[in-house]
Amino acid sequence: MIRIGTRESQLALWQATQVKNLLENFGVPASLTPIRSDGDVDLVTPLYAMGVQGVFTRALDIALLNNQIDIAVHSMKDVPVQLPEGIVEAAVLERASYKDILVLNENWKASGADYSLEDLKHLIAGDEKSEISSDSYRDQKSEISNLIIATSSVRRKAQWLNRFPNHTIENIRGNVNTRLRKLSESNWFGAIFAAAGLERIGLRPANSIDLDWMLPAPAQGAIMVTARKGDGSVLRACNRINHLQTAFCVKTEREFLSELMGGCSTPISALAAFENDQLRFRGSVVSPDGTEKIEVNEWYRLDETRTPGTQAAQSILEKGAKAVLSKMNDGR
Ligand SMILES: NCc1[nH]cc(CCC(=O)O)c1CC(=O)O
Repeated sequence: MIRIGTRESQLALWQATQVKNLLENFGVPASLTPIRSDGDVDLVTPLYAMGVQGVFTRALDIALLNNQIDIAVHSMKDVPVQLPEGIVEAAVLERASYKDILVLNENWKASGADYSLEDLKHLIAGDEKSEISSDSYRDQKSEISNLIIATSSVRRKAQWLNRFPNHTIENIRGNVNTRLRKLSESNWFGAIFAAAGLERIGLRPANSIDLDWMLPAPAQGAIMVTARKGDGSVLRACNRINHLQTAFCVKTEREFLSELMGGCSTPISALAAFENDQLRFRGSVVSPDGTEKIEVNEWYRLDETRTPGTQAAQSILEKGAKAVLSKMNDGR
């Protein structure tokens, strides 16, 4: 019997149940052990201000090392690249949507709006159907060009402000259920979520927009299973539910992140995906205020390199990311 450690949120329990079902499909019985994390207790402090990496993962790491559980299930983007001594990656499940989405506030009312809500939605989605030109929108002084958007992710904030410099970003914390409630009680236009987090538990509102122009956090939309190093039978069981392509893509994204030495407080985005027989890698480094953005978009042949994340990091540094990153580090 494999004891699965999980956080207590609805999303975490869904993800852990997914792992349980997959293991049981291979004839491996498993049970769930919910464990509370620091990141779930303090719902006010933005994550980047908690000062430590792994606020969501530490409690499960401790339970694993204390032999209270045999594996832990995490949203992979919350897991620090460097795993604690004695803990190893046991499996990565097939990736769901990697996208960020804007959930609109049903109660938001424009006063003196110059544009229809439909046009505004097209503008935010970045699709061609928008009647609004980005330049004229930026020059507007109306409420509608000064929308309030909620997120406490520095990556999302930086990319949003890069595209919509007139907007205001508000902090929002809590698990997805809490954040949806805070949104409906606010005067914000919308709040940014990971599509995967809402879709998995059936909570994605119809009133939401895919942000195809926004690059995700490394490993967004992927579920990671960790186990104790050397725990052979557990590692063998987990290996059966590992999705090789996803595991390689998220490894590449995390390699890019660690080459750039980004912690949770740096606006570094990455997305690797197999396209035909090559690996396409997109990545960005954006200054926290959104004024500077450096991007890469490259294709790698895996018979030529096994470390595309490292190569992409080198090329983004050469393109000017070095200056943006060092400015950020000076500011802290
Ligand atoms: N940082 C919180 C977090 N960690 C994982 C997810 C969603 C699932 C995923 O991205 O894999 C979320 C919620 C969000 O970012 O909106």
